[in-house]
Amino acid sequence: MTLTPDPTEPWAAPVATAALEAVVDVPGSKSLTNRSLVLAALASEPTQLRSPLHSRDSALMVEALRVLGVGVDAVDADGRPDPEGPDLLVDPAPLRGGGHVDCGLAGTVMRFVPALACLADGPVTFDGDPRARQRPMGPLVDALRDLGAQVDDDGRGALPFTVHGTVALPGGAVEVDASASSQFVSALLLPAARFAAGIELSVTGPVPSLPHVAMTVDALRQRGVRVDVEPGAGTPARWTVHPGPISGGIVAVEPDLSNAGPFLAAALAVGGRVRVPGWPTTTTQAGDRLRDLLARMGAEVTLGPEGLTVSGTGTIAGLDEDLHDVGELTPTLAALCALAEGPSRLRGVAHLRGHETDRLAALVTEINRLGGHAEETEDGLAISPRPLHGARVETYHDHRMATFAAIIGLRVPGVEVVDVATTAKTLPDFPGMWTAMLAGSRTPAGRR
Ligand SMILES: O=C(O)C1=C[C@@H](OP(=O)(O)O)[C@@H](O)[C@H](O)C1
Ligand SMILES: C=C(OP(=O)(O)O)C(=O)O
Repeated sequence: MTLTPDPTEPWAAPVATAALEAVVDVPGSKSLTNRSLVLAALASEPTQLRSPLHSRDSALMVEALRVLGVGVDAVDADGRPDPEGPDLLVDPAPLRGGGHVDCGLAGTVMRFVPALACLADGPVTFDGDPRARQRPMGPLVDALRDLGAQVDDDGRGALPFTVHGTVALPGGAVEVDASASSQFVSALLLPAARFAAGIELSVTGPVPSLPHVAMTVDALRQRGVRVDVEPGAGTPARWTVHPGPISGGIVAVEPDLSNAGPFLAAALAVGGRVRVPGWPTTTTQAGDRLRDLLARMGAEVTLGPEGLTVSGTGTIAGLDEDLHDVGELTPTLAALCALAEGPSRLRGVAHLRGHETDRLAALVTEINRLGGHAEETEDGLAISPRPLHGARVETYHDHRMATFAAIIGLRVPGVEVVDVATTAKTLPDFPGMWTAMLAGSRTPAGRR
């Protein structure tokens, strides 16, 4: 059993004393879990999610659906009620207004659920953590209004606001500027099969994290929804979702490949080998790009029936890469860059300034606090090699800043992580998983 760290005390990141030889079972994907929950709520029959994520972000989504009147219950693998069961059974119902949704700091909840609430039978209020009120929302709210929804906010185009659900939404052609977050596109596509005319969505600028939009399209198609994607200059120009029913049934959730990142990065930082079982052979998850990115930083990467195995020597090459498509991986890669032999440039990630914290500012501050040399560029980071030293690392309520610090702490004695419990946003027991990885013991990590 792992003891829950005292939230008032920083966590002493463990230093690795030997090459790694670990198998790490990573819990379900946040992005797949929360899309599956939303689509299950709109489906014409129940859905059983197999091995979804159980973490703060998924719990917020489950609670949001319950507020809207949808039944969500923990079940065992056979679908029988079991409060400790690994699966979730979603029983769709006509969406109910009158409630309040707490978005926490979950981008998927604050972007996906308001679009859903347009189909409720009354007003739904939304708010979240203090930082959630600063995360970009405006273009999505404008697009919902263009589609016929009534949204009352305080004029800032941000949380808190009220969506006045009217059971049905006309839908049709609409434009959105999704340069601040791909989640605006996903939010508009997910419920669109239930809009009277579906949606014809165009974007007015570049969209980051396009694999996440592909994931949304894939999730819709898997549930029988017709989606047409018209390519534009380097980015899809238009998505058309046709109106129609959404199917349910059994939906298996892949492990979270972005959350596998810190564990795989550990093999590079320390040397040795880390294997993540259940790595899909085809996937829309952005984390799959780790295979080529870690290889370019010096890892040997093998994908087979046993999962993904990453081996390293402890020597890391710098990285020069545009991460616009996979911005979510930036903090993990930045930790490796800070430990690398040569300089790195991480580009195309200006939108990270609107994530859980301003991640560009946070990474620069914390790398420099550890003795490194990092600078913010217009759209990313420049990191040069320097000998690092221990420090108390701030995490700014950002799960990926905590895992960033843990990677550096593997090699640098005296790294203390403030509020390591913030990792519970997407990983239920990160400190326990990390310790087990270092001990070489395999635990059913993070599963409940
Ligand atoms: O749709 C999703 O599940 C996500 C989309 C991406 O958001 P942005 O496009 O805002 O970066 C990603 O970074 C986030 O972690 C999850
Ligand atoms: C940006 C992230 O989360 P969110 O879904 O809250 O946007 C993330 O997990 O890196």
